[in-house]
Amino acid sequence: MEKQKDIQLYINGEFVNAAEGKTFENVNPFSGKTINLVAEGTKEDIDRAVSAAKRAFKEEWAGIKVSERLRYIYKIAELIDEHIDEIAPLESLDTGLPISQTKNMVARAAENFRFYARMVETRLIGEAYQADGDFLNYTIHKPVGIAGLITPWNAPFMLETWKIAPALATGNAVILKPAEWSPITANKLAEIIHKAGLPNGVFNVVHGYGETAGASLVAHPDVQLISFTGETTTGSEIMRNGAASLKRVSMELGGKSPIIVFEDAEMERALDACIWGIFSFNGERCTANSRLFLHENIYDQFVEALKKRVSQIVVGNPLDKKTEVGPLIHLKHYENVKRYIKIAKEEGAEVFSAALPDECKDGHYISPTLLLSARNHMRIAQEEIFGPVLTVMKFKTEEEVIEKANDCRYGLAGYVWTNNIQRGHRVAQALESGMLWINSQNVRDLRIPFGGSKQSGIGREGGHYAFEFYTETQVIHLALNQHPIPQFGKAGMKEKEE
Ligand SMILES: NC(=O)c1ccc[n+]([C@@H]2O[C@H](COP(=O)([O-])OP(=O)(O)OC[C@H]3O[C@@H](n4cnc5c(N)ncnc54)[C@H](O)[C@@H]3O)[C@@H](O)[C@H]2O)c1
Ligand SMILES: O=C/C=C/C=C(\O)C(=O)O
Repeated sequence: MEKQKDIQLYINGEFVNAAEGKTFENVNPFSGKTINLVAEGTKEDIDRAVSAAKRAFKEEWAGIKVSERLRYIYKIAELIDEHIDEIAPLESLDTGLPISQTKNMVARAAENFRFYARMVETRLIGEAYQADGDFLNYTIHKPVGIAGLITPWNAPFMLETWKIAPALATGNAVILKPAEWSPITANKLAEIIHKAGLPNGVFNVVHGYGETAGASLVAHPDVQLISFTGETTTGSEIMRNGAASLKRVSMELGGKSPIIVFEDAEMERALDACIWGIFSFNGERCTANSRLFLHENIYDQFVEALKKRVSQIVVGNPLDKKTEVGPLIHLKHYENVKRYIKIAKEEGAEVFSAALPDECKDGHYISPTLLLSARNHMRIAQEEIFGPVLTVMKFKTEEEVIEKANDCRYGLAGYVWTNNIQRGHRVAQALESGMLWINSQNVRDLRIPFGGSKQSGIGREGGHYAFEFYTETQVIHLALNQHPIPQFGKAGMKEKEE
C-alpha cells in the first residue's frame, strides 16, 4: 500500500486542485518514500472554502430541523465504523502509529460523531428564569457560523473528528485545515462525509501549510471561531493573528504531564500505566506521562523493572499487528527528539535505550528511552519532547513532589499512584493540571471536560463544555404583564397640560 492516490482539496462538495496548482509530497515515515502528492491550498482556496461555507450555512444548514441535521451526523459515524479496516492502515501508513492503536482511534472517531449527536439531542439545553412574575427570561443556543478547525498530526483522524463532530452537530459550517504531515485520513473523512450526503459547502477541507493555508483561515474576517490543537507556540501565534478579527479561540496545546508513584502504590499496575502512557502513540501524545516522579524508597526497584520492560517493547513496522512502537512522523521531528537525547547527556542524565531491530535502522525510529536521575530544572524535565522518551526523577516527600510537578509551564494532565485515598485526592487537587487520573492511565469519559491549564490550553472541549465554544448563547426577555416603564420626557408634557 506504499503508493496512494494523490489528494485534492474538498471545497463546496467537490474534490478540486489548489488554486495555484501547487502540490507537496507526503512521505511514509517507515520507508521514507513518497506516498502521494497533496494539493497545497493557499489564501485563495481558503477564500473559496469560506464563500462556500457561508452560502451553505445560510441556505442549507442553519435552518434545517435538528433531527435532520443529526441524521447526517449518525450516518457519518456509521460510515466510519464500516470503513475502520480501510482507514486504520492508512492512518498507520501516513503517521507511523501502530495499527493496533490506530484501529482504536478510528473507532473512537466514529464514537465522537455518535456522542455529539446524542449530546445535542439531550444536553443542548437553555435556561429559563421567571423574574418577579414580570418577565420570562430564557436562553437558546445558536450555531456561531463558520468554524475554522486546525489540527495536528499526532492522532489526526481522532483529533479532527473531536472538533468536527461538535461543530457540525451544533449547526456550524466547517473548514478543516489538517496537519501537512498527515493528510490522508482527512481526505478519507471528506470522502465519507461526501457519501453521507451532507449539503455541499457545509464541510470543507483545505490541505496546506500552517503559515499559508492555516494563517489565511485564522485571518479570514468571516470565520468566527478557530479551534486549534497543536504546539503552544503555534497557539499563541494564532491568537495574535486572530486578534484583528476578534476570533473566538479554543486552544488544546502541549504538555509535560507528571506521573507520581508513591511507595504504597500497586507497583505492577503503576508500571503498566506508566509504560503505556509514554510509549503508546510512539510517545507523540499530548497527555503522555512524560515526567515520572518516583518515591526514593521504590526508585531502584521501579527503574529496574522499567528497564526490563522497555527492552522488551516491540518496535517495528507500524502495519504489523504486533508492533507497539513505530517510527516518528517525520525526519524533522525525529531529529528534534534525537537532539533531546543529546541534551539529556549534556545535562548529566543517564540515558537508557533499548536496541533497535534491523528493519528499523532506516526509518525515523527512536527506540524507547529512559532519561534517568534527571533533575526538575533540566530542559528534559521542562520541555515537551513528544517522543518515546521518559524523564525519570526521585522525590522524598509529598510537598516536594507537588512543588516539583507544578514547577513547569505546562498543565495538561497528571497521574497519581497511591493506595492512600486521602493522599490521592489531596495530591490530584494540588496539581496545576486540567485533567488528573488517580490509579489509572488516561481513560476517557467523553462527557467530561478535556483541556489544559497554564500554557497547555484555553477553554475546554468535550461533553457539554464544547457547546459554550461552538454555539452562540442568545437571551430572550419576555414581559409577562404591564410592568412599569420609566416615563422619560413626559414630565414637561404634564406641566404644559396643567
Ligand atoms: N492538548 C491537546 O489536546 C493536544 C492534543 C494533541 C496534540 N497536542 C499538541 O500538538 C503538538 C504536536 O502537533 P503539531 O506538531 O502538528 O503542532 P503544530 O502547532 O506544529 O501544528 C498544528 C497545526 O497548526 C498548523 N499551523 C502551524 N502554524 C500555523 C499558523 N501560523 N497559523 C495557523 N495554523 C498553523 C499546522 O499546519 C497544523 O495543522 C504537541 O505540542 C502536542 O502536545 C495537544
Ligand atoms: O494527543 C492528544 C490526545 C488527545 C485526546 C483527546 O482529545 C481525547 O481523548 O479526547
